[in-house]
Amino acid sequence: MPEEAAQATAGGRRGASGLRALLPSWSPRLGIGLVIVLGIALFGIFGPMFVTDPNAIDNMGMTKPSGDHWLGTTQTGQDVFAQLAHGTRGSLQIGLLVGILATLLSAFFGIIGGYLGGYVDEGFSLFSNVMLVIPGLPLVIVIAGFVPVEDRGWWTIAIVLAVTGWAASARVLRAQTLSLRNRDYVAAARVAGERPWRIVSVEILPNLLPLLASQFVFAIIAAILSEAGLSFLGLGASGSHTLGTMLYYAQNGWALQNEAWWWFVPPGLVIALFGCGLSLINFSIDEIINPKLRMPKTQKADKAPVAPPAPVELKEGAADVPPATDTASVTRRDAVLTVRGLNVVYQTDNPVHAVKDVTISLGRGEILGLAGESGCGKTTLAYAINRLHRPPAEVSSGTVTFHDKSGQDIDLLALDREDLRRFRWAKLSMVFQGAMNSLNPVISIREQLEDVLTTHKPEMNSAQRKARCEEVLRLVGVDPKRLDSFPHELSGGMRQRVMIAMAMLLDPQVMIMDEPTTALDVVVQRGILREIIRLRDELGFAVIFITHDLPLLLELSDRIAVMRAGEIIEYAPAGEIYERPQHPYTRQLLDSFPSLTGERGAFVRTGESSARSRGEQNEPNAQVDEGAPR
Ligand SMILES: Nc1ncnc2c1ncn2[C@@H]1O[C@H](COP(=O)(O)OP(=O)(O)OP(=O)(O)O)[C@@H](O)[C@H]1O
Repeated sequence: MPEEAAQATAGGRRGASGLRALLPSWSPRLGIGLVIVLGIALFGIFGPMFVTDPNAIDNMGMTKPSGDHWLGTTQTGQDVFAQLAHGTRGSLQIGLLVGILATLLSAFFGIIGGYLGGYVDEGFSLFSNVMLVIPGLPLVIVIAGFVPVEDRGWWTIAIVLAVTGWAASARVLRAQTLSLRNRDYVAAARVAGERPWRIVSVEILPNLLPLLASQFVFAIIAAILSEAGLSFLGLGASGSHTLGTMLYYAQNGWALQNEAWWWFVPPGLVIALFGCGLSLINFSIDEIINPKLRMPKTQKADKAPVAPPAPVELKEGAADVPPATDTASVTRRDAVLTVRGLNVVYQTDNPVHAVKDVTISLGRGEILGLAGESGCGKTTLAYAINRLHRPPAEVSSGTVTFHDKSGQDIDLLALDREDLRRFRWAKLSMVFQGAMNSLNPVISIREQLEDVLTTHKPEMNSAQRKARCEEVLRLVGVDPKRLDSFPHELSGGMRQRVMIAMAMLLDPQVMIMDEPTTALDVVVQRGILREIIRLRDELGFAVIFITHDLPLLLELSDRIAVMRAGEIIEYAPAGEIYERPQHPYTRQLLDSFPSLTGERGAFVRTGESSARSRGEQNEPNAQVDEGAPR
């Protein structure tokens, strides 16, 4: 995954510890891969020094393995073990040379082209594409066949394989370079006047090293296999010993028909084992490119979960306050969602107990604010409610029940995959953190919205879909004419509104909004928040609104749950939290927002909090965001 490769290793200038991050972490897979590859490599390097002449004729031939000939002899009486040692060396030479040449060629055409752009990129790209569409094996056969037999040494074969094998890697590297060249640190280096070669070698290349290493390994595997294929067809290196030529002679000598397994099995096995070893190493390199692939090393149940990082120090009296309970909410008869005793643990080397025994309930049409410092577990809780958490996150206990308006209770943690797919978005939708970047940049807003309808409501025809998309855009204050726009043609605020519109498309009963306005300026943020309250009032869905901005929640929410180190420590109506915060941490959170008048909370948007619960009138559509129809 190239984009993640860059993110995983991003940061142009690296120290020794940065370079260490480019090395694969130790795993049994890597260990087994290294043992196999090193074993075969040592056999190839040193084996020929200790064996007899592979061409020497020793006996009448086709003798079975014995003390004199560990792997028997060929039809013409040559020692198979000696041939295997020399053949392994020959194949390794070819694999290594092809690996180096193909990687250099792909790096040159991919990285240089991608970085320079313009005509150079177009030319290089065209050339790579042409090389890519020419069918590889026939071209190799033609080129190899064209070279006279006496000139067809192992290095000729290697060059032929390298020339025909670099193009696909070049395309991957080009795409990755195009992405990297727009990163801030590359732009900064450019502005600082660094020369292109330096930017490429210092800023871009280190980020591509894991990818290059992976391509190098893959090129070696492919080369050894292709050489074997060419040799098998009689187009391999002449006068050289490779595993491929061994197979060729075994086939010509009727080894299979004569049941001389010792002739063809060993070279085949070495090829298979070497490919297997390199693939195992490649897996470990993939883990550097994409850290998400790393397997948690400790899945052991006996290892006790560890708490999240220590939260902010509390002032005196913190210990006196009992944890918040949920008695008021669980007895509500109009609940739409009930979470009871939910625990979520990230099963990593040092397990993180990110959500601890959380019990909350969400009333129909209610806006529940979830507040807390960064890292306290808000997002993990939201994901677990919607079953969007992925390993290493695990729900270790607890229940999440959705009370459908039809009267049915749905146990979300028990839904099977298909039911979950149908449930999500239709009944409970989500606006993700950084949602405005969640839109696909190459697909129009219309297609992205219609996709949701096509998936969940296949019975709708295109006119109905269009009408619904226009309707939701209008609801969130974006001109329906924008349907044919692409995301880059919209402002951040408009994109955020589009995401909210998308979450509303199927009329869900609950929307979870994870910091949906954090990246926006306060004016746009304010406009969107007003829209959310207005829409909630009009349409009656419930909202779990997640943010670390407690004053904002006071303004928006009916009730607020304050989270700290994975626990809900206070859970009360917004007004109560504002007037009479019980927990010292909540008081500390409120106090941490500066006052403009000397009174705590004056900075808070007083008078507008929890419009619904206080029965105040909202200013309909008073927002001034650029997304509003004028
Ligand atoms: N993939 C993961 N592996 C291990 N620990 C994780 C992983 N993702 C999150 N955590 C840990 O879980 C805890 C809760 O993280 P979470 O993202 O839920 O916090 P948050 O309150 O949403 O923070 P923010 O407001 O900054 O988004 C943190 O201690 C975090 O380090």
